[in-house]
Amino acid sequence: MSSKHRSKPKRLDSSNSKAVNSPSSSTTSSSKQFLETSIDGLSSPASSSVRSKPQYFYTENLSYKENVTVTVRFRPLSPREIRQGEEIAWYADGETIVQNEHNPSIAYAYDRVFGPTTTTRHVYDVAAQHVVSGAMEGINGTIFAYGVTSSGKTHTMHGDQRSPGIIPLAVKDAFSIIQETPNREFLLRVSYLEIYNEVVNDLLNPAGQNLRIREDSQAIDSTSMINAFWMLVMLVGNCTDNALQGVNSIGWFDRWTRLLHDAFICLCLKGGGGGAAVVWVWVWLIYWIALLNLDFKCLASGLRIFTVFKGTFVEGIKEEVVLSPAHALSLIAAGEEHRHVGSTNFNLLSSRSHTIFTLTIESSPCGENSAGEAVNLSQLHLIDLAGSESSKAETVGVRRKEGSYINKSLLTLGTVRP
Ligand SMILES: Nc1ncnc2c1ncn2[C@@H]1O[C@H](COP(=O)(O)OP(=O)(O)OP(=O)(O)O)[C@@H](O)[C@H]1O
Repeated sequence: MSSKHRSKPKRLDSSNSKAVNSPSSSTTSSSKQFLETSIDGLSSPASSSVRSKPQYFYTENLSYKENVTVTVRFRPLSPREIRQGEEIAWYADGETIVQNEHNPSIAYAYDRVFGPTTTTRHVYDVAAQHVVSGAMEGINGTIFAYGVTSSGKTHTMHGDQRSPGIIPLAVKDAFSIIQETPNREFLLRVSYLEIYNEVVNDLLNPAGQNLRIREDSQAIDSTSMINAFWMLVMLVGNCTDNALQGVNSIGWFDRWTRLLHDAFICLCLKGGGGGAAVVWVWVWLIYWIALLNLDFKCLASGLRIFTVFKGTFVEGIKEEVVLSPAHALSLIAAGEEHRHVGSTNFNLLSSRSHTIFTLTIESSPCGENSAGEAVNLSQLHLIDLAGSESSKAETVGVRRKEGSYINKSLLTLGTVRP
């Protein structure tokens, strides 16, 4: 459920699988229910055809050292499904195997499989907590719920008062970790958006509709441009100075750039801002690269180093600083009010959009010896995807249009590679 690299699902002969003995040993498990959550559509049991020989699918190197883990959670049958005489197709066989009810020769292995009696708290502790604590230590993390409509994604990610989901549990955990880490100071910011019919809307700001997605280099702001100017002046000064060294042993350009450099430090100190200090470090670094006679090459490399990398980001999204779990949860609740939800044949409250709740975590050491220590910056993305729907479902009008956008985006997600 956390991401950096995707583990390749692998099909194995039963003799190679560590789960070989499972199918026959516990096929009578009473926890036979619908398949709910998977982040990897490639290995979805629902897409498999019946095979004559036993086939096992598993994720290589099953351990939390993996950058991507896939967890499956089954939900219990709803009273309506029981009334309608729905039948169970897949069930959890042990802690890692999903078994086909009608054809015991088909089974899949995942990092972890949870039966229908498992609580969300337990799912969180086993499958999500390590991603949250990693994010608090500076490692980016993503947890998302993927599955067909009505399989229990929103129940797992958001939950309710009685059974809080992974998002509220993660928020509370983040603040607990802050309390247990007195030697660091933290700043937490949250944003919350939805993708509805391929349009990005800010759930924390009703005016933030149809936002644009941007890449890196657009992120340089005006302050950065001013700083870039200073850097450029110094680089040109040094490069030109190097060129003139042969005819002018005095090195007047060197003196000139040193003067500018001193003036810049004065400006930084006067402003007193941490941002200025960071910029100064960069300028100082580039300055010395220039002094090391890298000539004009340093200009290009200097500019490249200077670029502020924000990755992919949503332009104009509102970010709120949060000071307590209650504050963060109230923002989520307010955002939920704006999310697109609708009734379908399968789910009275079906999510019609994908939502991304992002916790941005900045932390730095505090105390006397902390001056000059690096600031950790990481993001935790908690995502509740809309559910895939069969094109044969009897949906019409708006619901049908939404369904086609949902399916299209989920198919695209399946093609994403790191
Ligand atoms: N583990 C569970 N235990 C009990 N009830 C559950 C569980 N998981 C889901 N449900 C119930 O099943 C119904 C459908 O769940 P949910 O709305 O979370 O599905 P979903 O996958 O988010 O659907 P959609 O993709 O249509 O939004 C809800 O009534 C929910 O309360």
